[in-house]
Amino acid sequence: MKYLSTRGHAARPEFCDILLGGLAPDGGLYLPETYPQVTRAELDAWRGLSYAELAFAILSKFITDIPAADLKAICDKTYTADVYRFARSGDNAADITPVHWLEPGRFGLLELSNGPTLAFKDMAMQLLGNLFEYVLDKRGETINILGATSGDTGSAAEYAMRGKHGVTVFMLSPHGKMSAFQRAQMYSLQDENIYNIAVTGMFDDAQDIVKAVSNDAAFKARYKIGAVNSINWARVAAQIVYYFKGYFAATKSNDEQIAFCVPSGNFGNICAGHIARQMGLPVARLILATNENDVLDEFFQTGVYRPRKAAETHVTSSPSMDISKASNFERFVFDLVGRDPKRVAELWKSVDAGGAFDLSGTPEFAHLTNFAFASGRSTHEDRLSTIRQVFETYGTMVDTHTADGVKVAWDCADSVPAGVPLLVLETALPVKFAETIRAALGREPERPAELDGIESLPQRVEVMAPEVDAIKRFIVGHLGA
Ligand SMILES: Cc1ncc(COP(=O)(O)O)c(C=O)c1O
Ligand SMILES: N[C@@H](CCOP(=O)(O)O)C(=O)O
Repeated sequence: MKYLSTRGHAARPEFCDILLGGLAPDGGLYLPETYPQVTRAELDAWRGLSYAELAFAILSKFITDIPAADLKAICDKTYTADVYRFARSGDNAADITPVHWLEPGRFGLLELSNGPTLAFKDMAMQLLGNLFEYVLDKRGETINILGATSGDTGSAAEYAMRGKHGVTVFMLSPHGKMSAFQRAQMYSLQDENIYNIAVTGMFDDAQDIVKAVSNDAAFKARYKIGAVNSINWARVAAQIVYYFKGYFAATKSNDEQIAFCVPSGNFGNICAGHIARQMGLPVARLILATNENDVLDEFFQTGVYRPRKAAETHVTSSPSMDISKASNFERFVFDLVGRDPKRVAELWKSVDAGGAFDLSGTPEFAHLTNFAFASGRSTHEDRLSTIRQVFETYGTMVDTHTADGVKVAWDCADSVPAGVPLLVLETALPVKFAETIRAALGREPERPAELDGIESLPQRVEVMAPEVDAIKRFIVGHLGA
């Protein structure tokens, strides 16, 4: 399988090169030259596979430069019930992403947050850790990961990469904007290959720095800079798997359809759902949910994509979705405009200059109906009342991001054909956002015993201004330290 850049760079690398490379040299994002199509016979054969088997079946369509036996071993090592061990009692951890039905057969949660850091990022990041180790060992190389987090990618990456030889992680987070639990998960790590940098800005400032460093080809090559954010195709590829798994869990036959509602920020998670649908998964509706940072909802409602400045970005009680410039949206727009890299480059010229674009009234925007999207937004008050309503009605506690998903799923229920099951992707567990759970329910969320007292551990973090050169100097100064 060869990959292309959404902005048209001439090279056609294979998977292992883009795994280590992250962004394309022209600032675009990598996508497969064509989406592999899943036949009905394959869907039939895949129903009933374990998560690791399904991951291997799907990923081998995208990863053709790792021998099959090795890729299978990596999938088997990654997707185990020991790693994804925090399923709700009564749900089967061996399923890795069990469905927790709120209304049996009709409306449920796809549990994606049972991994070591209690957020859906673990689903892809654990695989990335193992892929990096495998490819670097084979090539005798090392990598310095520069990442940005609004709260969950950071801890998932650090837990996946800690202690891995040949890998150093520099993770930028927005100073003072994450929950106490999220800060503790990252900043309490004392591993020598992990550096946490809290930047005095928002997530978008941190992500801009990651892209600026990555776009400096000389610096990137000299210091072997790699990416773990969903700008890295491997993250999106790994996330495709659970859409198939969710479909098989929620339906009885491959003649049925399904709908998903996805709490969204950087558009990485729902982008994987879009690609699963392009591959042939029978998805009737993909519902995108935002919080008050509603740039994406605005696009799906109006055709205008207008990333907000930091001053216009709200700090909310679903902080991991406090994103106003959604990286992966470029991947979707590439498909929307008929995979025309010139058109994408032109649109992102305006975005990268701090502007916006407006597709309303264009044939491209009219084409949106073919992609089965719906969208909505949720606010702090909605989150509190949804957390309460889900707890009182179903006895299930959901986190603030999943609550945004449930609220928008309810709002958009009419867009789902009758009889089609609707799954909300559970993107984090409530304990990560205990402050808001207490405000909604007046009680503490459940906490896995192994994470007791994590907030009281000593923390190690550097606070810095969001300046590209300063971050580069920090990286250079700490390499081989
Ligand atoms: C808990 C949680 N929910 C939802 C999201 C949004 O996912 P995406 O950025 O892939 O749209 C994130 C972060 O990305 C997250 O950490
Ligand atoms: N919500 C994310 C932001 C980064 O998103 P990514 O999927 O591109 O890594 C976070 O929690 O850090």
